[in-house]
Amino acid sequence: MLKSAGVHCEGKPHLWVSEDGTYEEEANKKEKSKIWDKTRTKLVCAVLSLPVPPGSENPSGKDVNGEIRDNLAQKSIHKFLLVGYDKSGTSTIYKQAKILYGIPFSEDERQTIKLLIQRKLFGYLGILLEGREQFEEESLLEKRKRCVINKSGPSGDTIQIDDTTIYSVGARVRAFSDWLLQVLLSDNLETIFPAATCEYAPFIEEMWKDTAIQATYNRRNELQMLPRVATYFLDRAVEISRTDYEPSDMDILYADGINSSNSLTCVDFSFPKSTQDDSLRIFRYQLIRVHPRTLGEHCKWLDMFEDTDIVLFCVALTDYDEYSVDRNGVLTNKMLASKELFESIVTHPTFENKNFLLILNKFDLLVEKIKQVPLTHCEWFRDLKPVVSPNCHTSTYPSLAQRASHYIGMKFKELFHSLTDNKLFVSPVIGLENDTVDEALRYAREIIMREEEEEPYLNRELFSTDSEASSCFLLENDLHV
Ligand SMILES: Nc1nc2c(ncn2[C@@H]2O[C@H](COP(=O)(O)OP(=O)(O)OP(=O)(O)O)[C@@H](O)[C@H]2O)c(=O)[nH]1
Ligand SMILES: [Mg+2]
Repeated sequence: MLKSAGVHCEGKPHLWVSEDGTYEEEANKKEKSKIWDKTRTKLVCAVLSLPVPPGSENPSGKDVNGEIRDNLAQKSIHKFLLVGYDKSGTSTIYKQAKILYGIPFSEDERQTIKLLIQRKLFGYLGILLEGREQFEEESLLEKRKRCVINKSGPSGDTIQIDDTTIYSVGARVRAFSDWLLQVLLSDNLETIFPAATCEYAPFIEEMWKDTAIQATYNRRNELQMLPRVATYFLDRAVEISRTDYEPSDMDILYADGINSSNSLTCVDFSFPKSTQDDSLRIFRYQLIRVHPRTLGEHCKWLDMFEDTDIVLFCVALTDYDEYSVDRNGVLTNKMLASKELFESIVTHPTFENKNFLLILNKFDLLVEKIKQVPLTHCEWFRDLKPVVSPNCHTSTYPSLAQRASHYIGMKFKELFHSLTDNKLFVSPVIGLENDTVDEALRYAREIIMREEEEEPYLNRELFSTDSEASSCFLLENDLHV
């Protein structure tokens, strides 16, 4: 072993190696140098990601940054593992990274996403058509009520009720609507694709022009089943439903998913050159996005990601009042489910002492939600104290959403600290906005670099794990906390 570290062992000398890596010959008791000082050791440790004892990074005080940078450059690739609970936004962040760092989507990915978008479009149209039926019924009922009131008036004449409303459609649109709703009801949407696009694209065009459909679309905010992102695609329903439709990068970003099976995806990239980080641009990174289902029960497949440099754990900030059915059929608060997944990954033996960056995603949606639903809706957040500050109305005072995001980050930090004794890094993100994703990924890089160089890179750390701080904290306008 000493030989491989570059120590001269001719004549089979008896060498003693101590904990800190210094070695000496038994016979002359003269301390030689540390094995950690040997270039070969440094190189092997960097390439194989082997742990190096603390304090050995700067034994001589010489140009350590340059040397470590060399070692880092030798290490082929730095790995970011991106994982989060269902719908937390991991695939959006993954796609955003590809767009940001100029990694084109392959023909296969484009084709898969095109079908995904078209299939979703039919789903959104189905929700719209269902809404149309409901609005038509309500409208008719209203009309009849008015007629009854009129009939009971003094004249007593019989009035012919006209059964049409602005939500009524002609026979062709009705037939298409009945067919689509039937397909959706029997969960057969998958089976009719991709043939459906060829056959039904002309119907979509006709239907989209229909005034009843447009009247329904104008009331889309009342359709709870219609996801927000639907508007983005429905606005271009005719173009998207055509067979020759080619999704743009933005369409791909907004599409729900990357591949049909939601399996593991990974991309190699490097950060584009910028004035501040000129020397870092040579490094290669790999972003691996994995869905928790792929990790199996109790995250048993996490072993496969042993060489991860940093885990990016993604949490949807809006999950605190949302529910999903877990694998045992029990309705669970999604924030608690996210917390549970976080605990499983953090405490997994393979990930002991790994760097973790918490990505607090969907900040834009939190801004709206927090005005309607308090964080205390989630039982984990019941200890949140109301904010009392004389400066609450000044423009520098953090918004409700910033404070809420900060509080959630702090809860995760406390949890992480209690489980590992280590510090959790946090970065709020809006997955659909590229600059925040870029910032988060660069932050992840800094954390790895800091780890290697032990430099005070992260002095913008503003979080306090002090629970007092939870009731009233200051945040910079900058989203990084
Ligand atoms: N408004 C808004 N929507 C977002 C944001 N991040 C993700 N979304 C949307 O949230 C939905 C879920 O995001 P995904 O990226 O598919 O989430 P996921 O982690 O891949 O979840 P799975 O689909 O379970 O694999 C998609 O419709 C996204 O467009 C965000 O920051 N803001
Ligand atoms: Mg997804």
